[in-house]
Amino acid sequence: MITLNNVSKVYSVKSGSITAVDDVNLEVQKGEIFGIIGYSGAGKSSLIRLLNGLETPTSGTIEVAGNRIGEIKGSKLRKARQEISMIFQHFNLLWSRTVADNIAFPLEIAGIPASERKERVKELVRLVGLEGRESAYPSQLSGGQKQRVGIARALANNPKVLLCDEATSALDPQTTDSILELLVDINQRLGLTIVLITHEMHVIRKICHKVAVMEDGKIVEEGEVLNVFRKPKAPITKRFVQQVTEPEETKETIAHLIDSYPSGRIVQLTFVGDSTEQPVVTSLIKNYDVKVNILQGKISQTQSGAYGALFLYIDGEETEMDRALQFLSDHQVEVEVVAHA
Ligand SMILES: Nc1ncnc2c1ncn2[C@@H]1O[C@H](COP(=O)(O)OP(=O)(O)OP(=O)(O)O)[C@@H](O)[C@H]1O
Repeated sequence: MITLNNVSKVYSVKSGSITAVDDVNLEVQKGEIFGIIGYSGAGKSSLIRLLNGLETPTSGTIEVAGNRIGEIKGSKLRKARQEISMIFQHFNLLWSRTVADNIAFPLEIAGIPASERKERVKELVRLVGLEGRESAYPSQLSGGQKQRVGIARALANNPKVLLCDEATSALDPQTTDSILELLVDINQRLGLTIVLITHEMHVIRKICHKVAVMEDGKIVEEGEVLNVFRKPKAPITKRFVQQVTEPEETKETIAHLIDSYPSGRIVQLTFVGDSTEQPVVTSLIKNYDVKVNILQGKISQTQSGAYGALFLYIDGEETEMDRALQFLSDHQVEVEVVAHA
């Protein structure tokens, strides 16, 4: 659905030039929820603006829903933009128009007759759960409701791709979750391809199938969300993954517990997908001559299954501990010894 080949975007500024997007290659499949995560200044906004033709690439090619973005102009670009819709952090609603008229706006531009527009607006209002609020003005709505209007408006002309620019960053955690659930619902119901940019790993964990991590204009890591969670490679990815699994200090604090034991090891186990459902710790205790003490554990859900981290204290003969840890690795559990007495 989306293909980027060697795409760069260089801005000319007084002091020289800034490479905001640096030789990016990317492939997004139809029906996928694809997240791009990075800190401020990584180049996410520039990248997303390239996808809907608001910026043209300095080099490279971009294809979205069969359109060669960056090469088409005028009416062709306007037509392509109907297939590539966008929602924004600050909603970008028309404040003097009601909910219904905001949603109808792109239909008016597309020249849809009034009676058809009315029907379509009704459908969209239902889809995003805004029944009863059709005549309200944006200033009378909560943040979550405003974003629902933004989503309905973005879906009005049946786009093939929905781009989300930090769509939940201005919302509180509970409202964020309800908007993310709405995006998943739309993705499943309409088969819509969604590309979102964010600086919050929570958003990636909650709804994305795939993730790309951006730093200094480059994609430094990419893959299925669960795989990236299981084995983050780049240091920046590790920091993002820690945002949702354990605070950075947890490992250190737990490692210190080893001081209270005369022997043994503290290990961190990382479970992904099916391995979270297997009783591996029970098997470990039953089949190996080791003592096990559970120190801390946490399981989070992602779109493609569960992800969990468990800290254990384990003690016994060195060779028996090695065998026990090998057993865990053989059952698709990542094992890291964080402290050794
Ligand atoms: N129109 C522009 N002209 C000049 N420089 C720009 C322009 N747009 C972005 N930049 C620069 O390009 C780099 C990447 O910015 P971009 O906004 O794409 O990053 P971002 O990851 O979206 O960050 P943020 O979340 O803060 O917007 C930054 O150094 C920024 O200052």
